[in-house]
Amino acid sequence: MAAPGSKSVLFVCLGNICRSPIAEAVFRKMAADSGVVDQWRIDSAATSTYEIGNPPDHRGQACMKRHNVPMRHVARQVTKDDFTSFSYILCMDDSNLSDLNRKAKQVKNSTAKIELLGSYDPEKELIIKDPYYGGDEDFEKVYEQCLRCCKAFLEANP
Ligand SMILES: N#Cc1ccccc1-c1cc(NCCCN2CCCCC2)c2ccccc2n1
Repeated sequence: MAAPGSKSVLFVCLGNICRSPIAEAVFRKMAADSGVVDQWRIDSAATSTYEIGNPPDHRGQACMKRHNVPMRHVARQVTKDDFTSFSYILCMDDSNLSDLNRKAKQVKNSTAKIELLGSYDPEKELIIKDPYYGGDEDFEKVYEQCLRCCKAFLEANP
């Protein structure tokens, strides 16, 4: 349970079984290793209904095991409440961004900052591509990008 006056971040991708659970797990481990995880509410969600109720993709689970990052999640779709209860909603590509901005317009008083996670990348790789039709190397790329971006995002929110 996050402490009062805490910070909150929701990671979002198309299906919530590939990119966003990896980002959530990487950020949670980073915050825990920095001793600040109790200050954060951390979650992930999907723009679509494709995979609701499913665990993370097996290729992503294997990637997380290779890097000793715990990952446990059940895919859910983003809700109207998310747009007022999370400070940040960080997504992976332009399709996610336009879907989220459209959904935010249907919420009375959306307050979440909706951004590309890649906008925090020191290597300026803005888009985290969907690895669904890819292979292990594509999940490794997602992991490396999430590592860089989550580190920079955490440092920007001490
Ligand atoms: N769509 C697309 C797409 C386009 C380019 C690259 C990847 C994908 C792609 C496709 C997926 N599921 C297959 C299609 C699902 N059905 C689409 C029609 C409605 C009923 C559901 C994914 C599932 C989970 C996470 C990411 C996914 N990403």
